[in-house]
Amino acid sequence: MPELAFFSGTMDCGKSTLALQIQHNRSARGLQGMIFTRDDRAGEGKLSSRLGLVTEAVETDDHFDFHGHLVRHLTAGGRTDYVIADEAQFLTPEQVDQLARVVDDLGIDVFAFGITTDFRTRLFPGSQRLIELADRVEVLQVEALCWCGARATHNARTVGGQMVVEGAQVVVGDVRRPADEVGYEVLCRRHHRRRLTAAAARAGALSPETLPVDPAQQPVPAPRG
Ligand SMILES: Nc1ncnc2c1ncn2[C@@H]1O[C@H](COP(=O)(O)OP(=O)(O)O)[C@@H](O)[C@H]1O
Ligand SMILES: Cc1cn([C@H]2C[C@H](O)[C@@H](COP(=O)(O)O)O2)c(=O)[nH]c1=O
Repeated sequence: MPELAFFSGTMDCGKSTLALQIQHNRSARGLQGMIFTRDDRAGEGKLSSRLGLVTEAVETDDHFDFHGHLVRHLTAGGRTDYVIADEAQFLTPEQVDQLARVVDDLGIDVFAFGITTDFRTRLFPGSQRLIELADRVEVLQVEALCWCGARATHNARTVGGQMVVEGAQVVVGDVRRPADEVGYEVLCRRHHRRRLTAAAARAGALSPETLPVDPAQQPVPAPRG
């Protein structure tokens, strides 16, 4: 049975790498994929992974009709055995519905990859629709880590090195960017809630106001009762 699968997670957890691996394994067996992306860091018409792999892809925008594109391709004698849609958080809900029709009406597997929530911890509309419609939602196995060592579950945006919680939902960017640019950092929920990025935690630890704790100097609690 063809399926609509949504592979989701934080930024930098290996989604694009998995997309490229799926494409590699299927093309090694003679299957033909149609690869879509949108606003990849590597530039227009590219699907790239931080591991250095990159492949050509069809660049899409809000007005792109996935179902129509595939119908035209098949009608013209083309072949497509599976579809990969990277940066799927940027899809409109209507486009996710089109992908569901690609699965149900054209009998083609669709593998979508994207982050679930934005820097404010809110669902992207495309990701929300994928969660609503997908046959399968998979959280990636390779966990990205917060600076504290806990599993990173949320994406933080930084502007000039400071974590922000207001701004446009979509700002293309990357983790490990210079502090003066818009950047992103993955955090556990606890540290996202406290707006404690790695830099803020380091600054707090180095602050002269943060005195080392000497148990001998701590006040003795008053006896109870
Ligand atoms: N130099 C490296 N050596 C080994 N693994 C790396 C290296 N750089 C990145 N990675 C792996 O690649 C992952 C990011 O992959 P990528 O597909 O670009 O992420 P996503 O698409 O989810 O943002 C990292 O979590 C890490 O596991
Ligand atoms: C959290 C968040 C991210 N983005 C952008 C930043 C990147 O361009 C992509 C995510 O790419 P990745 O391959 O998963 O690393 O999304 C955004 O526009 N808004 C956000 O809130």
